[in-house]
Amino acid sequence: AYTEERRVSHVLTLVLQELSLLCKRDVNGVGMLYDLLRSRWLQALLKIYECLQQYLGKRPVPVMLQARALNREVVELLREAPQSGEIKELRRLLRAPHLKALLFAHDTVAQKDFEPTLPPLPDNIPENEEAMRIVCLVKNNQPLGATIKRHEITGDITVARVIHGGLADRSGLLYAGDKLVEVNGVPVEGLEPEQVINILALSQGTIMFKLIPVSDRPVSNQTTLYVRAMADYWPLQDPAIPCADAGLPFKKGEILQIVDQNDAFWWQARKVSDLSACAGLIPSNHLLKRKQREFWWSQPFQPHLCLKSSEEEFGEFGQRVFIAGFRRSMRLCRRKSRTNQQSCYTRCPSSCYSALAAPYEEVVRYQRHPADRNRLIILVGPAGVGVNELRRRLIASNPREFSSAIPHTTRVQKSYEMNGREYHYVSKETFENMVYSHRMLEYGEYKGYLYGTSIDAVRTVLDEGKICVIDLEPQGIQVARTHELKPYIIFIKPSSISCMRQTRKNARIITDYYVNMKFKEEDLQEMEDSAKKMEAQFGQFFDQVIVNDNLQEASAQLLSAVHHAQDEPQWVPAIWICSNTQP
Ligand SMILES: Nc1ncnc2c1ncn2[C@@H]1O[C@H](COP(=O)(O)OP(=O)(O)OP(=O)(O)O)[C@@H](O)[C@H]1O
Repeated sequence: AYTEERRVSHVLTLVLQELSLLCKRDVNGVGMLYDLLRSRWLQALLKIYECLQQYLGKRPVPVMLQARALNREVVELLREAPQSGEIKELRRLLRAPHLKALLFAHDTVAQKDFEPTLPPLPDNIPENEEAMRIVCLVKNNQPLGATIKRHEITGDITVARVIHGGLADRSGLLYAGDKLVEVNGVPVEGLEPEQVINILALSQGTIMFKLIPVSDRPVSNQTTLYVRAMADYWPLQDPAIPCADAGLPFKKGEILQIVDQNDAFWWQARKVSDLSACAGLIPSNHLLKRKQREFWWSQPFQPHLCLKSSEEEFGEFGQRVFIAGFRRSMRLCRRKSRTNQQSCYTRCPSSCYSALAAPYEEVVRYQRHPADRNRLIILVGPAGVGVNELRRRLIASNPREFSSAIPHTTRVQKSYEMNGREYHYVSKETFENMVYSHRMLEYGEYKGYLYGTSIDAVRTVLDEGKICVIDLEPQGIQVARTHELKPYIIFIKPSSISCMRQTRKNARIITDYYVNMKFKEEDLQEMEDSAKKMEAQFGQFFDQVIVNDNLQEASAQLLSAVHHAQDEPQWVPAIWICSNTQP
């Protein structure tokens, strides 16, 4: 009996009463426990639990017959009152296919006629029951969820792996290492794995395995790991995967839950966006890295210019010069150089950069504590897409909440400027010292002067309790991704060229030569191309993508993204949270 006294919420009320007495006595942790037990989500969860408990005791009764009887009565009533709107509506409802399907499903469950009928066990079961196991699985158009292999020495066909959450795994009857003897009555001895797969593929309904269980079943003591994919993976294009259908395709930036790392080459993972799905095979860290390297080296001569060009760009103090820089000035500088020479990533396939990086980055769920500093907001986007316009509007909407970091420059201060307002004006020597001591997020040279955004300038904004919003060349992202700044990176993406032709009619592009120059067709094309390359090369770092089509809408999306970054839990690199050291 589910009495009032035994109800969980009743017990909880009693606990809360006791806790409220302890609260006054300042016992360590009581306040937190009290808040937790009083939280609305817990109360709601308990209500659901209790409702379910009540229903567990009840046995559902089939309702289709009553529904049919009701339908007949309604037909009668309709004959008597053909104009009645309510009766017509009821008749329509009772005939609706979705209601019929619902009632049918209800009755199926009520009559418990969903359990499969298994065939009788064969007579010739060996005497030594321990040695042989008969496993029957009902396969309804779904994959078996296991892969098989042939033992190199003995030639035995064994289960290579059982996919987490798949049919075989849910049955709890098949294990990696089990030796197959028969499948649907066909002996597998001497068969190729492909032939066995064919038998499995052709069988519908029930599959019966006769197998010798593995003697020492591997104990899985693995902890679940979450990673951000830093590369794309398409199992159907991978000839090395043991079973392409069991592969999990993923795109860079997606968060994966790794559930099995037993195999050195093939791990099992799910996407956090779909944790109810069964796991799929993904290349292990080691294997994916190897694949990337092989692919990279297999490219014709031209791709490797990437490494060369970045070397060329090392400046006089041995650090990046052209690959990072103060945005506006650096963009103008690049625009000029682009006409003579393509930039690094236009010459290389997208794999070029990622071949040098780790293919998976371990991540954890992070919720900023309200007392912690705000996360740095970084806007990234192709030149002219509207990064500065959006940033300016955001800051103007609430300058007490949002601010940008004041850049440093070696150029001379103009009469109307104030040190620390437009720029921090420093000597070349001071600037170079800041670069040497890694205090610059990005910097570059324009018309003989150095410009840059320093970590100190960002820190100053954050220390004031504000949200610091900066724009950065994507090459600077890696430098900014630190435990201290915990940046949230928003990619501002152009809309289609046809849309931009409309929306950018009055927009002005920034150039070195003309003030107020209109966007030309090639500017729009360049924006689109550049955005594609940025996504291909740096997409894995983007926490959010905003398409800047309608300016008002994009501004609103930016505002909500910025608040989302500060107030909602996010996936961040594990190293930011688990270690107190940089990065
Ligand atoms: N959604 C939009 N609709 C119409 N005009 C826009 C939109 N977004 C930006 N603009 C206009 O486009 C022009 C370029 O924008 P902005 O200066 O912000 O570009 P940017 O991405 O910062 O590039 P750069 O670094 O080269 O300045 C500006 O005139 C701006 O007002």
